[in-house]
Amino acid sequence: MTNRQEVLAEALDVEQETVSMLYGRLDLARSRAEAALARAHGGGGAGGTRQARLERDAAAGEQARRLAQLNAVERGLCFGRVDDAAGQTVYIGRIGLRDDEYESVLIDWRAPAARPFYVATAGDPGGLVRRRHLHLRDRAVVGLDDEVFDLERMSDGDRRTLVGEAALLAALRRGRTGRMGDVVATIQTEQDRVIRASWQGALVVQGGPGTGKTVAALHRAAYLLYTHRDTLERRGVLVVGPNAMFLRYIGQVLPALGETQVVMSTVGELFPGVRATAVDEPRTAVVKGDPRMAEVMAGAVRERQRVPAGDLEVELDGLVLRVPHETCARLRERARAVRLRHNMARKLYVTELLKELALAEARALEAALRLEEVELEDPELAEPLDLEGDLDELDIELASRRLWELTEVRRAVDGLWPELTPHRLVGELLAAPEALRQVSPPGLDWRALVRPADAGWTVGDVPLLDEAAELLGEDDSAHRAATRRARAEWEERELFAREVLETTGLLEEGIFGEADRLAARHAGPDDELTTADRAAADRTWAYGHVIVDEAQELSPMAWRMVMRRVPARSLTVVGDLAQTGSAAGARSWGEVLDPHLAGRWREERLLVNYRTPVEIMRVAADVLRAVDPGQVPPESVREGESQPRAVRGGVAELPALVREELAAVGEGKVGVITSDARHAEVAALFPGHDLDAAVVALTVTQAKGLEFDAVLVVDPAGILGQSPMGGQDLYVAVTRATRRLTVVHDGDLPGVLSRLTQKSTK
Ligand SMILES: Nc1ncnc2c1ncn2[C@@H]1O[C@H](COP(=O)(O)OP(=O)(O)OP(=O)(O)O)[C@@H](O)[C@H]1O
Repeated sequence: MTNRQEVLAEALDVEQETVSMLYGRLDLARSRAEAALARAHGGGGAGGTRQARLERDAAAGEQARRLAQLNAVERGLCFGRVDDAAGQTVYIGRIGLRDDEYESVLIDWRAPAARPFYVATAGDPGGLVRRRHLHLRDRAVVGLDDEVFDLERMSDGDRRTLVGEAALLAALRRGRTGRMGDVVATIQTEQDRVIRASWQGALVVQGGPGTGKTVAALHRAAYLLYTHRDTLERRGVLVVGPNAMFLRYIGQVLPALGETQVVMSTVGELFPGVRATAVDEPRTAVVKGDPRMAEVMAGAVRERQRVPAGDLEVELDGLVLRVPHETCARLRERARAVRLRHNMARKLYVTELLKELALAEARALEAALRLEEVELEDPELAEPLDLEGDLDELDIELASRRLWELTEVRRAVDGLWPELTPHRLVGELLAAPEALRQVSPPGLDWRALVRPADAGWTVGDVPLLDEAAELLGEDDSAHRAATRRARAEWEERELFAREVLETTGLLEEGIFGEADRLAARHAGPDDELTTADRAAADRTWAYGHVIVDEAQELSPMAWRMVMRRVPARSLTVVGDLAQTGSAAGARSWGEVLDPHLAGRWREERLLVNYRTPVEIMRVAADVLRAVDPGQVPPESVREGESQPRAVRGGVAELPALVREELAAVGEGKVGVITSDARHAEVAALFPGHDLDAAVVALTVTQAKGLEFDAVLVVDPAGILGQSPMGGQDLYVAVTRATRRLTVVHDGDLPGVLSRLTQKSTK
């Protein structure tokens, strides 16, 4: 053994001892949580009231969460150690652990005490003399990396055991798995600032491709849930991402960090009950995302509150009830003046209109009787009639109720002030060019919105549905009444169950939980739901914190929808203005955020690219310069293993090229990123839909936020020309590779890619 190997072996032995002790603590914590869970489920001794049952459920939930957390941290439990100048050593891990004396033996990475591990630099070591990264395989310590900040102050023994290679670079060299991993072991100082920033107000994280915006945002979610557990467990955290593939890609990270209170959603899914994935043509997307669409929607609602051209006439069995035009206009003004939402104000409108119809009925009857009187010449009826004047309040109410049951009356009311769902309002509006023209402010290209009545929902429609729901209001009185009824029934069942148990004598025998369980068998499903489940199903849920990733893609209308979900305006907004692919997306953060935050947001910038090697980034920088000369590309930390290349060829050449890449990346993943026009053809060659497939064919929109060991960009000219944001799309496409990039083109190579060396397959 060389001297160096001996030193390393000795250091590994020392760390192994500590790590084995930590796993021992983890096993103990697990068995304790299991036992506590079993006790909570057993329910013994807690009594049978609803309150007691709820308390036991809460305790069981807490223990189940704890157990899930303990299971999630098995891999890489401890990954760091810091030694300070005072001779203190602290171990950092995915979770905090204590010994029997309640002394801390492992510090949770989110705790303040772990901070020095992330922020110490050679220039500002913050009292540390050494930072050590531990590499574990299963429960064995297989490697160490040391960074020494102050050699002078290290003990001789410690100095002898110094080992090292930058942990970060080792982490970055790992092949990609198709899922994002957590980076708790190698969080960089600038990322740490983002992760631990105060949760109040809005934080914008702007950074180029591969700068770790997504990982920083997800670790921030975990950090906030840890630091503000009470509030965030109740209110939850919402993570908005660009597409389902991306959410699957990052979905692994949070459970691995030990967090389960998070709702993940695309913009197309934020309105409960709708799952839109189709995107509009750029021209349509721009108009749908325009903030003036809020006026359009408000106008569309007003347009459905109508006054008849002349008098309102409702014919009932030959009798015509007539409400004068002016009265109808007055009723509409009165209903609008209460400033309730449309469906709520409708109640008032209907009540008033029914009164008028009741009076109209009396008038019509009277007129009809007069006619008969003249015909019959009945002396009894010589007295002048005043049916309208004779009606008292009760008569009017009874008449109103009777009238409301009649189809003719309902139809008339619906024509003037219909009960509307968001789906109906938006669907009917977009299929009605005349209505659109009427309610659009001057200059808005409303023609771009027109589409057939049976068209499916697009992502751009979802913020309109949300806006509509906001204006229409949901009449939830029936739901609330049902909840009240369900609760009363539950209490009754519980009472019954207890009586049964009492009469059988079981209660005295101490089976307290039985009454609850008997009753609970029929309890409402709501009782079982987690915060995340309840939040996802409720459009009006107010989240404790919202994280928006790839936030540059959101239109102003989409921002309105997101902001409604976070009234406290506690937000993390993560994105890159140079990667905006949606024509309706952001050109500047101020433009999209100021309408909601009035300047109350801070910006952090991430400048180092951890994904793309230098050679590939040079090509990307050329593209960026052409797209937006004002933007500076991030700096890569790694040299690549091969030069990026351009290959002249078409779809027919792809199978061979992909085989070549697969051979080069071994266990790694290959992404084939195509223009929209070529996607179907290419996807037919590589049918793997999932990120677990070795090869996956994607459009640029689908590839947003993802990364692959090797990337083939197919049809660069097509990508450039496919939308007004084609340059940005090409920038996104060429920055997805962690190791190898090949551009495949059948026409001329676009000028922005001229740096790539030419090579012909033919
Ligand atoms: N501190 C770190 N330690 C290890 N790996 C890191 C670190 N920071 C980032 N990475 C890795 O770099 C890659 C890029 O990170 P991420 O996807 O978060 O970047 P991004 O800024 O969101 O990129 P894009 O804008 O292109 O979507 C990921 O593989 C991530 O795991």
